[in-house]
Amino acid sequence: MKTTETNDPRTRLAQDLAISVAGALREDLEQQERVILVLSGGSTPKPFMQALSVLELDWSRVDITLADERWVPTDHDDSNDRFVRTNMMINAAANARFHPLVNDEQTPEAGAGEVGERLAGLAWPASVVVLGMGGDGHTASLFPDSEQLNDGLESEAVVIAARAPSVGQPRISLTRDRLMQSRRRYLHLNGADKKSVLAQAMAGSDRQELPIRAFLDAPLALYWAP
Ligand SMILES: O=C(O)[C@H](O)[C@@H](O)[C@H](O)[C@H](O)COP(=O)(O)O
Repeated sequence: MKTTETNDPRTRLAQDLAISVAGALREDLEQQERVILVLSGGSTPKPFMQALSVLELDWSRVDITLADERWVPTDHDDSNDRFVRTNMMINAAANARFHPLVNDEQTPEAGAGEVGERLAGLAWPASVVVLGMGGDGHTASLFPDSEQLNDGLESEAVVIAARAPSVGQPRISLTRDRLMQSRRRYLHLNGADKKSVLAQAMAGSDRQELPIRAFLDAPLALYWAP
């Protein structure tokens, strides 16, 4: 793929990450009928998703899902479902299958059972999981101030419902156990603030304090730009 020439380090990083992820998907598609790509929401992934969406591979055999979701309607501005459909399920990647983390239940607690059963039927382990990180060291919807954090870190369920005072909406998140059922994990983040939070995470071990630590005891490809 000829990446569009750019001097912006974050755009170049996003393009590099897209090339790496596409290579991983192509590699696994040579070995198995279907592959799973797990993406995070937020704002960082947008240029990465758009760069990945134009790359050529057999997208019809790729199952795309989310590391977490806000339990809002899929046309809501904060919906990761909407974010992925707008930025990822386009161009060549429009042929992939997207598996939402929401359903018609009113709460994630009511909906998590169906979501978990539906996702469990995909071809785990995932080929690729792309994680982000918040300034509080959260990843997916595993938040330091969430009463469900321990469940998210310890449970063998596919997903958990999660709520936290620091976030506006109820969430649903893949558990650490499920996110670790992946051949390759990437952490994609930008900026000096997140770099220092990650450095703090690497210097300690308390996962309750900085949940990203739960992903630092196994290979994790770090994609960071200033
Ligand atoms: O739904 C979400 O918000 C994400 O899955 C979340 O875990 C995200 O990766 C971090 O909050 C970083 O978000 P930014 O990329 O917007 O900083």
